[in-house]
Amino acid sequence: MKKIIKNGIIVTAADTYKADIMVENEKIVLIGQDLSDSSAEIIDAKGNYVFPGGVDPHTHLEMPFGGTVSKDDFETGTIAAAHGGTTTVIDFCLTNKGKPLQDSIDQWHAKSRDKSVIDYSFHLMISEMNDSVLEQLPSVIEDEGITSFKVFMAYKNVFQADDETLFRTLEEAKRLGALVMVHAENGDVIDHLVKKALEKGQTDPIYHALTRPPEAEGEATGRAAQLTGLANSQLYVVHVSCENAVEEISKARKKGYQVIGETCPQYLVLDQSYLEKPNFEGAKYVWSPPLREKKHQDVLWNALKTGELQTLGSDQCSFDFKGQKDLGKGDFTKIPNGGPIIEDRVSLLFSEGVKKGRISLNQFVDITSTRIAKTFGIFPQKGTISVGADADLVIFDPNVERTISVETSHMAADYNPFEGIKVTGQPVSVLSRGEFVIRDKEFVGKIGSGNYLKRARFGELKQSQEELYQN
Ligand SMILES: NC(=O)NCCC(=O)O
Ligand SMILES: [Zn+2]
Ligand SMILES: [Zn+2]
Repeated sequence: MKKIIKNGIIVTAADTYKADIMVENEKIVLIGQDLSDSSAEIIDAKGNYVFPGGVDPHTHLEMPFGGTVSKDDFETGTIAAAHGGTTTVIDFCLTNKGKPLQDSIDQWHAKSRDKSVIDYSFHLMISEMNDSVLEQLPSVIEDEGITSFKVFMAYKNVFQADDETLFRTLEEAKRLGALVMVHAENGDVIDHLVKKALEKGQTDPIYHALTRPPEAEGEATGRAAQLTGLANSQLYVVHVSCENAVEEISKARKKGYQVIGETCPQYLVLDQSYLEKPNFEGAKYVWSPPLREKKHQDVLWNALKTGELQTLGSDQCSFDFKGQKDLGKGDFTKIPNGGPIIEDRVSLLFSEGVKKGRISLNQFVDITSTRIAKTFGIFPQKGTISVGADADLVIFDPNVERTISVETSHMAADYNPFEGIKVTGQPVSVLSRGEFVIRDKEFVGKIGSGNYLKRARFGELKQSQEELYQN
């Protein structure tokens, strides 16, 4: 059924203006003043902003990790995402050395197909580069529309790839039109520091952070950026947590290397001291890279403001405290890394960023939606409010005040890392391709209604690529 969203203030990455939006057959069909149509359902957005649906470029839903599986799957995870104003997620599909890539992709389709309530896509992990992988990559891009490859530079003996694999992946990505993503930490050095800590009996959660220093992230980020320059390729650095990594990204961009940087809410809002919470509660705050000393937060905020960092991912990878995080009692290396964030990503950036004057309203839309859609080949279908785009819309109350709590969150884990943090602003209603998923803060969507998105090659959407590199 046709819908008209009336009286809202439309905010895109470029503009802020008052207009009505008409939606029909999943798409935005008209934007204008005083729209009317007797056959349309009228939705009053007075007093609210209307944003393009958020795009979360970094999720790990139902992902095996550290002997367990992340708690939120494509059903609970995407319902929570929708509550938080996100209407598209791009999840990381893990692969196994020596096994066909298609097997992993099929496994990820099986996990998501009947569960996701919003549209979704996959990145593909590359753990080795050989003739067999080279043969398989063209069909990954052409048939599956997966145009981003992830290489881990950390997690030694688990996910970590060597520099040859990274470099060859960059070369192939250049040839095929894909974007290479890196988890940039020096896994070898970290492994050595971890062994030394354990030998000394340093087993508490705080040692997770102390054995993964900012230098290890800065070094890996710089190495990946230099290799990108050498291959004349394109790089996206996930979950940037510290000044050391920001400096390397800025340096590379100044040289003209195509390097894009993402940060996450936890690095903007939380700090290393959380890992020292008593009764093993520090385990709730174990991420890799780890939370940093507070001084790094200003650097990250400033980098978002200046465009040195371009996007915000959630790195959603949730585990219960009881039964999952506590696998690491007595040995911090056994704490599964990650946390429940998908629901609070957009609100935290609005509240801590826009409301506190650190970034503009339009930058907020760019960082949580538009720039991500452009980077990953789904713009302008996703990431903006324009005629012809998918009607993925968030009606957002900018003034409501609330306190984040596990009691009111929709993620599956038994805690919320932002518990007790006060935020201003919340999505009221959310539409995915013209249908309500969230209406008046209640989930009204349909399980399995999300579509799988095949994405364009990197740079195929030329105009958006040019914009991408303007700081
Ligand atoms: N980041 C994290 O701690 N967990 C998720 C896996 C990853 O992104 O490295
Ligand atoms: Zn990572
Ligand atoms: Zn991640």
